[in-house]
Formats: sequence, structure tokens, C-alpha cells
Amino acid sequence: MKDDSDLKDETELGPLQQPAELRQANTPALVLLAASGGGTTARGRTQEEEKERFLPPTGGVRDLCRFDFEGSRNTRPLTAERPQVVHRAWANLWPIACMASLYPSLRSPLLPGPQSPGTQAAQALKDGVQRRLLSCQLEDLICAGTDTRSTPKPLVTELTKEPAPPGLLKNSIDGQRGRPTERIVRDIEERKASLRKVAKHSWNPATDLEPSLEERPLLLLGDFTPKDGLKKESEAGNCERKILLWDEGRRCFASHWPAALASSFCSYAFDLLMQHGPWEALHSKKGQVTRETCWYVRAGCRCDYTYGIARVRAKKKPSATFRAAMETLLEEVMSRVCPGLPKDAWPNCANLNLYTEAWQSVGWHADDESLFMGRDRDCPIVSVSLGARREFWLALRHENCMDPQLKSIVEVDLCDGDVLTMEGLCQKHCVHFVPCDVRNVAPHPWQSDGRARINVTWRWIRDHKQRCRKLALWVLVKTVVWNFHNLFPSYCAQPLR
Ligand SMILES: O=C(O)CCC(=O)C(=O)O
Ligand SMILES: [Fe+2]
Repeated sequence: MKDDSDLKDETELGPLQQPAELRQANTPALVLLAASGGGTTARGRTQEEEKERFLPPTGGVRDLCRFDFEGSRNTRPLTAERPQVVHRAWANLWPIACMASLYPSLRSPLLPGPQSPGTQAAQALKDGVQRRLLSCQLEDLICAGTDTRSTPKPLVTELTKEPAPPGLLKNSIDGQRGRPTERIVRDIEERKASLRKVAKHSWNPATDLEPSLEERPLLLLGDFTPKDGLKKESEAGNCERKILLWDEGRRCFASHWPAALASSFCSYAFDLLMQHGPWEALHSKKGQVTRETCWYVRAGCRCDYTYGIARVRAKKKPSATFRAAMETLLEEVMSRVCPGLPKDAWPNCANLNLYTEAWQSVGWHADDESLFMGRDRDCPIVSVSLGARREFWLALRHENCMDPQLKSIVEVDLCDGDVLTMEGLCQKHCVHFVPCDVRNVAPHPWQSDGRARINVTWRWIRDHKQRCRKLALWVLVKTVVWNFHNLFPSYCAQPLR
């Protein structure tokens, strides 16, 4: 995660395209780049095939690569109104079958595809091995997870009964927050436009491959089902999942669940978080509020979240309403997206961002802090969007820095109630970005100016920090002291000499 003190300017778009990169020839794509439905995938196709078949219909950079640039993409209609390209799994089945038979080694155990001539016995063996590895994965999540038994019962009534209070925006435009001038707004749009004009889109295949899915199976969050952990392709989830990124070589996966949460639920959750969240403003060097943020840890954890030079402390005692809202939101998200994931394997913390103005943003970054161990192992992140629509950009990162490889940018619109997951080694190999959206932020019915957005990213803390460990030790010592006579009755019973 990036703190905002070092923002170069309000645009936060990263460097413009390098000439060398523009000249670089397109290499065959090894990954799926799709904003399509039906869990389609692509492996080993050429760049041209990828473009033709899978480039998102909404496509930002990608659309504009193919067609002459005609003004900012921000003037385009909303996702729902854009022409739909048929991306149903059935329509794509025959090319997938052809490709899978051509490249059997690239076939994923999690995606549909014709079975290899291997017999049922071989398949059963493979399933057995996978299941064992997957149970390790589950254990790993559970270890990171907190003890949900001590979590206070969510005040569901609060979320379902209370009417949405009017005038939500405590930070609406007030003239003191240094709104960007017309010129800056124009610059931002021009820079965005020039980024979109860059050379053809390509997601270069990995050179140093991470362990394959065959070697180290990874069950994506959306694949957990209540029954036995392995989802059959025929089983539909609670809501539709769209694969946004599928890079097996780097073990990077991202999925998008549009409108996973009902809009009435979102509006109440939004209100409660807005009013009761312990928000802290983050400032750029110029003193502008780039966004507001807060940090939530579930019961049993006290870790702070530190990124850059910013440190967001976990509130010692978050208000009961805030805690209840967060727990209820988590329950709702998990039940929609991964109903099969046991409660004790649920995430144990969340970072919240509040964008009250369309020009507020978060720069290119990866959530690769040691707390989550996202550079060392598979690291899932579940991001929930409430309120105004914003763009979300995801790209391969250049080595040893947070700069994106511009040609690899994948873009998706995150709307009210959308859920996005980044999984595997996404935080190691990729960076993401929420640009400012100066011109056209979709108005939202219950917001006074239609511009605010709350994003909640649920994560798993794995490497609990010193303070947190000390707390655990202190609790242990206290428990032993208080229960000394119970734990060592015979010792206590001895008469003193
Ligand atoms: O607002 C978003 O969608 C992204 C926020 C984010 O990347 C983060 O909190 O790390
Ligand atoms: Fe992030």
C-alpha cells in the first residue's frame, strides 16, 4: 500500500509511456485478460487472438489500442450500457477445447476443459492430492483468521431497520480542501488520455515461473463450496464471477463479482461506515486530502497497518456500531462470494478508504506489506465497493519498484456492491491503482452529491506484529495467574511451612 505523502501531483498516473516500450514487439500472451463472464480462460494464445476474443468490451486502454483514440474514456457510457460482447462459457468452449488439447500442460485444475486421456483413477488420484493441498491452504487461512467466537454478534437490526440518515457527507465540498483547478483537471484528463493511447496491450508471459497450479493447487475464494471444498464447474455461485486476470505463470488471479451485494444493503452499510468509521485524512505533500482511511481488526488482533510513512492504528475500542457494520458486511460478502469458506478461515482485518471527491485517488501500489506476507505466499484480498463508481486499474509491476508496465494495464469499473478479489501472488507481481475520475462519476441515489465511495479491502494478517504478540502473551500470563489455583490445585493445596 502506498501512503499519500509523496504524491507527485494530483494525477497519480505514473510515468508516461517510455519510447522503448512503445517500440517493443508484442509477445504471445500466456494469460487470460478478460472482463468476460462465464469463467472463461485462455492459455497460450497469441496476442492477436487474445485481443480478438477476450479484450474487455469496456476496455479503456485496450479498446483504445485497437481503435483510434476519440477523447477520454471517461465520456463513455457506464459498463451496463456499453455494448455487450458475447462471452458466455458455451460460446468459448470449442476454442478452449482446441487450445487445451494443444497445450495440455497449461490446463488448470480449476477451470473447465476436456479431460486428458488419463483415466478416472488418475483423475481421482489428482483430486485426492489436490484436496490434501487445498486443506493445507484452508488451514493456512484459518491460522491467519481470528477466533470469531468472541466477535460480538452483529447488530443486524441496525443494518436492516434504520432509515438512511440524510446528509451523509460530512466532508462534502467546502472549499477548504484545495479542490484542483480547472487546469489541473484538464491536465489529469490529458494524461489519462495519453496513457490510453499507448501502444498495443500486452501482458508479457512470465520468465521466472512460480509453482504451477498442478504443483501447488490453489483454490480461489469463489471456488469454495459448502460441500467438499472443490467446486464443480456446473455449480453456480451465488452471484456471477468474471475472471479479470488469469496468469498461471505468475500465479496471479483476479476476479470481479458485479453487483454481488444488494443495493439496499449497500446503502445502509455505506451510511453506517461513513458515520461511524474512525476516518483519518491522508494528505499529499501539497496538503490536499487525497482520501480518508481507517483500519479494522477483528477480535483477537491489535496489529496496526503501516505503509510508507503512514501508520493507521487499530482502534482500541471501535464503536459497537462500526464493529457490527463491519461484521455484517463481511458476513454478507462471504455468503455471496465464497459461501463454502468456514467462518474461522474468514479474513481478520480490513483497510477502508473513503473517497468523498471524484478527484481523490490512490496511487499505484501493491498491498505487499509483511503483515500479509503477500510477497512470500499466496495472499488473497477481497475488495468491496460501496457508493460511487470508480475505475480500478491492475498492471504488471516493473521489478523492484511500484511502476506499472503500462501496456499491461487491465481496467474494470467498480460499482456499488461490486466485489473484486486479487489472489495468488498478485501483490508480488502486480500493482493496482484507483485514478481520480474528474469528469464523470456516476451519481448515486442516496448520496447528496453523488460522488462519495467507500472501499473495504478484507485481508488476512499472517505475521502478527510485536505489539499484537505481546498482547497475546499478556493475556496468557493473566489467564495463568488468575487460574493458578485451578491449573495447579495440588501445589496450592500444600500447607505453607
Ligand atoms: O479503493 C480501492 O478500490 C482500492 C483500495 C486499495 O487498493 C487499498 O486499500 O489498498
Ligand atoms: Fe491496494
